Amino acid sequence: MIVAIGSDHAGYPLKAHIVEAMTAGGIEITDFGSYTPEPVDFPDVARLVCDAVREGRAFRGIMVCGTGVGAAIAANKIPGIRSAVGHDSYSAVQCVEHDDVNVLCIGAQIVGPTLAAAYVTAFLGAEFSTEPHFRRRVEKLHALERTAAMEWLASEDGLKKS
Ligand SMILES: O=C(CO)[C@H](O)[C@H](O)[C@H](O)COP(=O)(O)O
Repeated sequence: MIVAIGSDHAGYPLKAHIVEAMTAGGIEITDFGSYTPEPVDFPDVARLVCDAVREGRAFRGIMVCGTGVGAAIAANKIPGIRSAVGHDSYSAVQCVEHDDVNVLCIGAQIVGPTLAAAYVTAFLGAEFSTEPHFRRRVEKLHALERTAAMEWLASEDGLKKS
C-alpha cells in the first residue's frame, strides 16, 4: 500500500512526524513535499498528492496545512477526489465508510503528532461500506462533480469567472 502525502510550510513539521510514524508501521509513503519551512502554496502540493491518488499511484492521500481547511478545499476541486478534514478518529473512519473519502487533511496548528498519526492510521484502515445508501450518495457526488462543473462553465458567470 503506497500512501501519498504532502504539506505546505505550515504543515511540514507535522508531515515529517506522520511520515516517520507510517514508515515505522510498514506503510510505504510517497512524499510530495514540502521539505522546508519556505512558504509554499497548499493548492500546488494538493494537486500532486491528489493526482497520485486519482491516477492509482497511491491508495489514499494525506495533506497537512495549518488548519487542514485550505488543503481540503483544494483537494475537493480535483475530479475523482473526495477530501475531508479529520481531527478525530470517528470522522477519520466514518468519512471513508460512508463517503469514500480518499484524501484526509490535517491541520498542524490544531493537532499534535500523536493524535495526527492515530487519525491517519484510522483513516487508512477504514473501508467504504457496501451499504447501498452510502454507494448511492457517493454516486450522486460523482454526478455533482460532472454536472455542476459543466453547467458552471457553460454559464455566462462561469465563463467570466473561470
Ligand atoms: O491553513 C492553511 C490554509 O487553510 C495554510 O496552511 C496556512 O496556514 C494559512 O493559509 C496561513 O498562511 P501563511 O502563509 O502561513 O500566513
